[in-house]
Amino acid sequence: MSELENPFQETLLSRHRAEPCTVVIFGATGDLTHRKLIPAFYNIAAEGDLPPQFKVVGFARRDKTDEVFRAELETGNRQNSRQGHNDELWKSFSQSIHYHRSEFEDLEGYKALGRLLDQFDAERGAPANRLFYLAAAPEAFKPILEMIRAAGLNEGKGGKWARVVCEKPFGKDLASAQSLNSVVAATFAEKDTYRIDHYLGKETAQNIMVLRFANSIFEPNWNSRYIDHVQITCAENLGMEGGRGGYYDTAGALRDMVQNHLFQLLTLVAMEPPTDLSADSVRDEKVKVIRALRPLVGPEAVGKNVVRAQYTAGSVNGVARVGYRQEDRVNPESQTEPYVALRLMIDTWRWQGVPFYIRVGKQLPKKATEISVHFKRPPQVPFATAGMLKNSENTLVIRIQPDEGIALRILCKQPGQAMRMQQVKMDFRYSSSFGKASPEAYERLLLDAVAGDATLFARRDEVENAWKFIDEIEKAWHKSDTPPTMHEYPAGSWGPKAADDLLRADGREWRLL
Ligand SMILES: NC(=O)C1=CN([C@@H]2O[C@H](COP(=O)(O)OP(=O)(O)OC[C@H]3O[C@@H](n4cnc5c(N)ncnc54)[C@H](OP(=O)(O)O)[C@@H]3O)[C@@H](O)[C@H]2O)C=CC1
Ligand SMILES: O=C1O[C@H](COP(=O)(O)O)[C@@H](O)[C@H](O)[C@H]1O
Repeated sequence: MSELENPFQETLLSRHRAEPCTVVIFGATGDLTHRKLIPAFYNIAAEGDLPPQFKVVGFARRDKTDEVFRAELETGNRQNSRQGHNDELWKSFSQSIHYHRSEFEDLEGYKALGRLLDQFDAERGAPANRLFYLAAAPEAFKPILEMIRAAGLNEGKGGKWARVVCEKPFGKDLASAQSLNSVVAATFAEKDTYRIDHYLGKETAQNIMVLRFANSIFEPNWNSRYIDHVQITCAENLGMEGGRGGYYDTAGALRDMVQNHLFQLLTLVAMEPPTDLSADSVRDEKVKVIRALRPLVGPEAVGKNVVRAQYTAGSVNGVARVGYRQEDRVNPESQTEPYVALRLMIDTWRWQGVPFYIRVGKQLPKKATEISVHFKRPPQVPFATAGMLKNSENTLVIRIQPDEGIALRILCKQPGQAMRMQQVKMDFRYSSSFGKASPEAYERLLLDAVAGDATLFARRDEVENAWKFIDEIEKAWHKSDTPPTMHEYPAGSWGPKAADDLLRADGREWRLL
């Protein structure tokens, strides 16, 4: 029986989900908890998939009662729940939510948390599994983990597990990621550590492996013999709203998006088939791709293959926007890039000579993430006359978001006497094919963490190898005497001219979105 027909994995996950569980969210009065985590749990409850005797404990420093905390979360849920808000469901679901006030660095607060968790276990009549979710600023991860360990909360009780979920960013360079990994490893085993990357929870990202390995028509063509190049675009039409400028200006597009989300998409497109669907088989193949990225070392190589840019004042869809350096909480002399485009080469047999172009930017004309695989042109015979095969490349477009789906662009003969050709599109849309909205990424990821399936979470070596690659670029930008240019683009445009030139130099151009 093939893996795809094998019900074993689903049964295993269901069994794990079926055990009682308490989730402790550190930083529970924050934006992430209100906009993403609680609405995700609420929607899991709406689907009937919450573990039995489920509890959430929100941990933060401001004083408040369970009732006040629940009322605040209710407001967040009304605004952010994917399936809307049902008063009856909320009433029963919210009874599982509790608040625990403590400073992150106060050991007594963790001991009191331990007593609260024990009390819940006593009420249930048996110990439950425990999931610790670090939804706090990254500098808080270390003290939180150390306190969890000092209070002995990292050990499961009565044969039950204790796990940790770490939010992004996971470090800001290789050294900080390694240091954080050491702290995590001193508290939780790697198998109990879940580094979240919400792009992996997106349905369309999960579908890449199915598209490639469960359909016999794509994989034989998925290599340098047939593929000319691959593009990955992640466009955002927002800037530094919601006070994000402070964090973002310490990161930039390369650290904020490329090191994690876009590299994850890249690995799914470029990896070899795993031998099975276990977390480690899949992640073994993904990390090989990151390790095979041809390093970009020094200002010359970086200047030739990477374009960084900042937006200047402009308008997005008719709304005026300030320039990046004028954004709230951004240094007016900032050297941080809200846009980056890269030409990457993967030194494996499969991908010899195939460039992977990646671009990501803020204040672009629309929000859209897509991967396009551009196939080589066929031989010109018998259509060589009059440039019939101009613009003839077949393109497979995987729309990650919005309007999730996959389109294949092929050439067809236009109806009529003359032999004229035109590109047409075969298009599959999630919305029409499946008739229901996909779960939010966080729903899937939270359930997987509870079920013990780490496939959609980044492993230690993936994170560290990705930082190793990124660090060289950051070094060329910020630590060299001849740093590559910081380009500019008006807000609302598709990025700097230099990014177009990057492809033009190879005789290619960015796909229009
Ligand atoms: N928001 C988002 O959309 C996204 C966030 N993330 C990541 O999620 C994490 C959380 O982000 P976000 O929710 O936006 O952060 P916020 O700044 O909104 O929330 C911070 C939380 O930490 C608590 N806190 C801060 N200091 C202490 C302390 N010393 N002791 C106890 N509690 C403390 C605050 O509690 P109190 O209110 O009591 O002060 C609050 O609950 C970050 O790692 C971020 O990078 C990742 C992707 C998206
Ligand atoms: O992690 C992050 O992701 C968002 C984009 O996520 P999406 O699911 O809306 O595509 C990005 O805006 C943010 O800067 C980054 O930290």
